[in-house]
Amino acid sequence: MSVTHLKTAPGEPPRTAADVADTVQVMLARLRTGGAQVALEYARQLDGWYGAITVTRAEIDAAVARVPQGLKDDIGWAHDNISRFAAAQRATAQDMALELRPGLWAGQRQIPLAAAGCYVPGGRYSHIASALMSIATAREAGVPDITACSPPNGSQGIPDAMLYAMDLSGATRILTIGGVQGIAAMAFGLFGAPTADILVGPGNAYVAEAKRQLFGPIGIDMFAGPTDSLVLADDTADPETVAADLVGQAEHGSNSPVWLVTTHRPLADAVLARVPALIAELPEPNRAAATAAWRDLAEVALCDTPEDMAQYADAKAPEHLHVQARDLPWWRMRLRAYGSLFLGENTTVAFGDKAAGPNHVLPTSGAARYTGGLSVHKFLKTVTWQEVDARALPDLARVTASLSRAEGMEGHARSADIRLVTQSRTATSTG
Ligand SMILES: NC(=O)c1ccc[n+]([C@@H]2O[C@H](COP(=O)([O-])OP(=O)(O)OC[C@H]3O[C@@H](n4cnc5c(N)ncnc54)[C@H](O)[C@@H]3O)[C@@H](O)[C@H]2O)c1
Ligand SMILES: [Zn+2]
Repeated sequence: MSVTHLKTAPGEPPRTAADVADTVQVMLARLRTGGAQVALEYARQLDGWYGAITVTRAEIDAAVARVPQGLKDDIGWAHDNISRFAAAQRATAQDMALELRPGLWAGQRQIPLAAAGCYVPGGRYSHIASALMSIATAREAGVPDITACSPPNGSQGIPDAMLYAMDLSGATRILTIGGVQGIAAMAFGLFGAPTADILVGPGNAYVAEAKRQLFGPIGIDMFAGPTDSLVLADDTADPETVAADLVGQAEHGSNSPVWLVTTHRPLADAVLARVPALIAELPEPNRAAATAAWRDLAEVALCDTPEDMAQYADAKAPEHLHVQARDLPWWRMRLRAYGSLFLGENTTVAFGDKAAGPNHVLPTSGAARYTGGLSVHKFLKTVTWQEVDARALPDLARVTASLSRAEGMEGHARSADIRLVTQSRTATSTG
């Protein structure tokens, strides 16, 4: 692979700071023993929230009534895409059964988890779309009990539009609580929530670390770090559009890398020249975030061929991968490591972030090498079953006993043998 870096990243790749892990460990230990009392303490201390944690039906209805109809319609439009995409995914997850040998049946079932906990981030921005992505997907998977939690926005609590999105998506209950204490409320079953079987949704480093530490007894969607995006562009790409896309995703935070990979030097030069001006036009605090992200983490790489670009992208395994180049079908089949793929100049990562349909909760920091993003499958257990009758029993018992004895597992061998004895006794007594 031939690559020339026109801009390198002087900053460290983002990773969880040791002090975040320590803070979370102490908080979870206190929350595990102290329960709701400790959660309330943290809500006051960290978010200045003295109100009730559980949002009542009357409060939800009042909030819904305050949301402008136009915004409701738009949230509904996005919700419709996201839930229809999830429903189509659900239809691909099938039960199946087959007769492996005469008298040996085996199958799989898709069983929805009983209780999901959806974290909806709300600190710096009000992530309405995240509510749709997590809750509506759990709903389409068939999860019967869905808790949604989000931090309060000052003394106002969860913003009205967010409550509307949570309610529309099918949350069973909504809790005004964020951060580690929000995750703990769902994990430990506080404030009327059941103990969650899975914790999903993006969040800051504290939220991600809390999920990571709780993983094991409880499932999680993935360990999600800061968002990242890579644009692949050839000479057909428009520098202004590419620059706007890179700046748009750098806005997420000072630790959010953006990368441009191209075969076309003039495009790279034009984008490098244009990005600082576009960042300067952003309002604060978005401008500061994008400035740092661009300065410390952004890379611009020049490749010889599309295949070199594809190899570069596969090695990065970006969360968002956007192709602005000719021959989109080639790229769609060639690229192998990404959370979600955006094909062509007409789409943009922002469409996927908010409204297009595929989930925006995606693997970051290279995790796309081994996993995709949030989907109905994360809320389903693919479990298996087997059943054997007299025709399959002799062979199955013989082979099992043989393998067991070869492994030194005599107890296993005997539980196979006893079935042959029982079978011949049954055959004798009935025959
Ligand atoms: N990848 C995606 O799909 C996606 C989508 C939306 C948002 N996000 C990410 O979600 C994150 C949102 O972060 P946020 O902070 O704005 O909101 P957040 O809701 O994740 O976190 C806010 C909470 O953090 C806790 N907190 C803050 N400082 C703390 C400290 N010092 N000690 C302990 N707890 C503390 C507070 O309790 C607060 O409630 C961003 O990183 C963003 O990139 C990702
Ligand atoms: Zn984004």
